[in-house]
Parts: sequence; structure tokens; C-alpha cells
Amino acid sequence: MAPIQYIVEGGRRLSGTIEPSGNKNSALPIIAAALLTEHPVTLTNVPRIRDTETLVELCRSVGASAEWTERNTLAIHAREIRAADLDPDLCARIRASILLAGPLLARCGEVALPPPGGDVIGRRRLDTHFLAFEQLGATVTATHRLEFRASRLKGADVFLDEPSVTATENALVAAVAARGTTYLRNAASEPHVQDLANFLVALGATIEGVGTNTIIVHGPATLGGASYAIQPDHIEVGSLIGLAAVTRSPLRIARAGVEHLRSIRMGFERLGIVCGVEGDDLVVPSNQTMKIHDDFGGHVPKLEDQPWPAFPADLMSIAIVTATQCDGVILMHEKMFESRMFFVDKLIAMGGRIVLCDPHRAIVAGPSRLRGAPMTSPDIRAGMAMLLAAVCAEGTSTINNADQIERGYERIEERLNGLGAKITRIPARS
Ligand SMILES: CC(=O)N[C@H]1[C@@H](OP(=O)(O)OP(=O)(O)OC[C@H]2O[C@@H](n3ccc(=O)[nH]c3=O)[C@H](O)[C@@H]2O)O[C@H](CO)[C@@H](O)[C@@H]1O
Ligand SMILES: C=C(OP(=O)(O)O)C(=O)O
Repeated sequence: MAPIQYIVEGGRRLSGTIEPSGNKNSALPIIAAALLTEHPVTLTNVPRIRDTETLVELCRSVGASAEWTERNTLAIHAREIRAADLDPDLCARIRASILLAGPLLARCGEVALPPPGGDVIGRRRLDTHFLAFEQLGATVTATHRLEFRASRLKGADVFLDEPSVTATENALVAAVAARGTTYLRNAASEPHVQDLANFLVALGATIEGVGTNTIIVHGPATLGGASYAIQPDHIEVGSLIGLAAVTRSPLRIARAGVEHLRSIRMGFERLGIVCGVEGDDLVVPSNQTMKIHDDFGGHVPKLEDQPWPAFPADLMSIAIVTATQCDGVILMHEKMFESRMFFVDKLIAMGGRIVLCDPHRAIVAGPSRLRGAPMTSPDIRAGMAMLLAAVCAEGTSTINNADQIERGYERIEERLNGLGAKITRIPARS
């Protein structure tokens, strides 16, 4: 597949209505969890992005049928599956390949997975997955492959060493198949973890505590089939709030899933960007103060990410670009990943006033005028942040490796062009 380049003519005002896609990080565990049942599953509002396409290929490789019956509707039927022949290259393309461990272990009693890939944003531990599987009665051997075996999964009182999102998801799926009651303590509670739990309930599982840090699963469940709609992507909504703000454009984000936007809206409010709510739509007016709120006493404020329900790590890059357009000084503190902030060197080259203090902290002083520049996207969110910077900047920018952006955002250039942006998508010259 040819690498993709975006050419962006910046400095244009946008306007209109845009609807977020289904949540990437919900769709991935839910597609994997569809392998837990031998009955047919229909998923709607599935984002048609590189990550879901890759996971669909992996599901087919273990014997499930998986067909796109409409652009965003996926029919999966895992009547019989085998936990073998997982292509290392496909697994290395996405972090979510690790999510096949739970369902395949439950269905087949053993699974050997090549290591997962995903965004290169710092070290990405798998230890919490191992801890959870071992406590549920599996043996784990991790060498060049990850091997999990359990003749019978047993319910247990599991305390996760950190609220890892994908480890919670793997443990949740395994617990549904385990005999007895499982307590998952210190569990992640992100909207996508809730979406997965709701999907498992739709299949017939009994789960309590959805949305909290203690999830209780009564297993083993007798599972049927289900039709299930993936929830809107709150990270995409946050990205669109940032886009509206940096271009000073009025945008309506339709069917935004406002129940999950509280900490995200609060984060942008600290930057002087206030959104209105109309039903389930989020309305971002163009006349924002864009004035960073100092802490009491005139002290420099900070925006930090943390596990849900706090401000999400996947929006930190977007928030940094947005802050370059706001009046004031703010400390941005990325607590979770140690390589996610390095992309700010590009924003600095474009004219952003940013000091990278260390891998986790950057001070942003704004507002600054950004100039178009050539860039290369290192990961999904930094890539999207670069796209925001390019749309806001004076002049033309090029973004190489835009494939990374398309791992997480569906038809993004087409949809932003529909709002008035000017982005040309071309296979990059080698
Ligand atoms: C496919 C998928 O769903 N990917 C998401 C998932 O990745 P993933 O499940 O890989 O991320 P984890 O939740 O395991 O952890 C992310 C990082 O945060 C660190 N950590 C985690 C919890 C904590 O309390 N303290 C802490 O420092 C971990 O050590 C790790 O370095 O969750 C991440 C954190 O929301 C998101 O960025 C990813 O988009
Ligand atoms: C880090 C991300 O994705 P992944 O975990 O799939 O690499 C992300 O969605 O920002």
C-alpha cells in the first residue's frame, strides 16, 4: 500500500455540521469479543479505518466470517475458530491484536499471539494482561510469542496493578467465560470499556459495575448473538473541538455522545473554549475568548491526562496544538506515555511558542502565528494534531505518513473538506 501524504492549504475558516465516527477503541475490543460467541453478531457504526480493517483480517484468519455488509456495518460469525496462524505482520500493525487473547483463550483453551504493535508513543506494558490472565487460571509464557493456556478459566478476585484499558478488556472477556464470579478491581472505566461491557451484556453476559473501577462478572455466560451499535468516538469529538477552536470556526458536532464529554469539555474550558450542548449535539461557537484560565492567585495552570474519567491521554496532542492559539501560559503534563510529546518540535518549527521541559511536560505560551511546514506524522493523535496545526497555519503544509492518521480517523480529509478545509490526499512520492 502506497504511503499517504496530505497537502494542506491553511488559513481557511470552516463551518457546518460533522458527526463523529464510531469509537475506534470500542470497535476493536468489540470485534475481537465477537469471537467469543458461536452465534452471528452484527455491529453498526463501526469506523472503517485501517485498524478495524486489520483486525477483521485477523478474525478471518482464525476461521470467523467477517463481512462489511454496508460501509460501517460488520457481520461476524465465529461458528468455529482455531487459535492458530496469526500473521505476525498483521498483529504488529495494531495494538488491538492483543485483544484477541481473551476471546481465543476462552474459546480454544490456548492461544499463541505474535507481539502487538500500535502507536509508538512510549513503552507499552503487557504485564497487566499477564497478571489478569494468570489470576483467572491461565498460564502465560511470554517470549518471542505470547502464549496463554487454560483448560478451564476460573472466576477470581483480581486487582489490576494499573487500570490498563486493553488489559481490563481482555480480563472482562475472559471473565465472561470463566466459571464463577470475577471481581476486576482497579479496572479501567473508559467509555470504550463500558461499550465492550454493554456489548457482552447484549450477548447474554451478566456484568455489574459498568463504568466504575470495580467490575463484577458472573460467569460462565451462555452467549447468543446480538446486533450492537458502537458509541461515538469521544476522542474524535475532542479533536473536532480543537479544530473548531484553532480555526475560529463555528462547528456543530452532531450526535456527539455528550454524556462522556465532561472532562474533555472541562479541559478545553481551561483554554478558554466553551461548547454548548443541544440535545446530544455539541455546538462550538466561533467567538471563543481563547484565554487560558490562570489558577487562583494568577498561577500558571496545567492540563494533565489521567485514566478515565479524567482528561484522556489520547487528546493531549490535540490540546497542545489548541493551546498554541490561546492567550496565556499553560503547563501540559502527559503522565501516561513518555514519547507522545516529541512531535512539538514541529509545532515549534511552525512558530509555536513551546518549551519541552522533559518527555512528559511542555509549557505552551500563546497565541502564536503558525506557518505551514513539511511534517511527518509519528502516531495517530500527533498526526491529527499536525493536521489541525496545518489547517490553522498560514500557507501550505505537507503531512507525510498520514496513514497513521487514517489508522484512527475515517475519511478525515473528505469530511474536513466538507467543512471548508483544503486537504489533498495523495500517495506519497518515494
Ligand atoms: C486500543 C486501545 O484501546 N488503545 C488505548 C489504550 O491503550 P493501552 O490499553 O495499551 O494503554 P494502557 O491503559 O495499558 O496504558 C497506557 C499507558 O499509561 C500508563 N498508565 C496507565 C494507567 C495508569 O494509571 N497510569 C499509567 O501511567 C501505562 O503504564 C501505559 O504506559 O489505552 C490508552 C490509555 O488511555 C490509550 O492511549 C490507547 O489509545
Ligand atoms: C494510542 C492509540 O491507539 P493504539 O493503542 O491502538 O496504538 C490511540 O488511539 O491514540
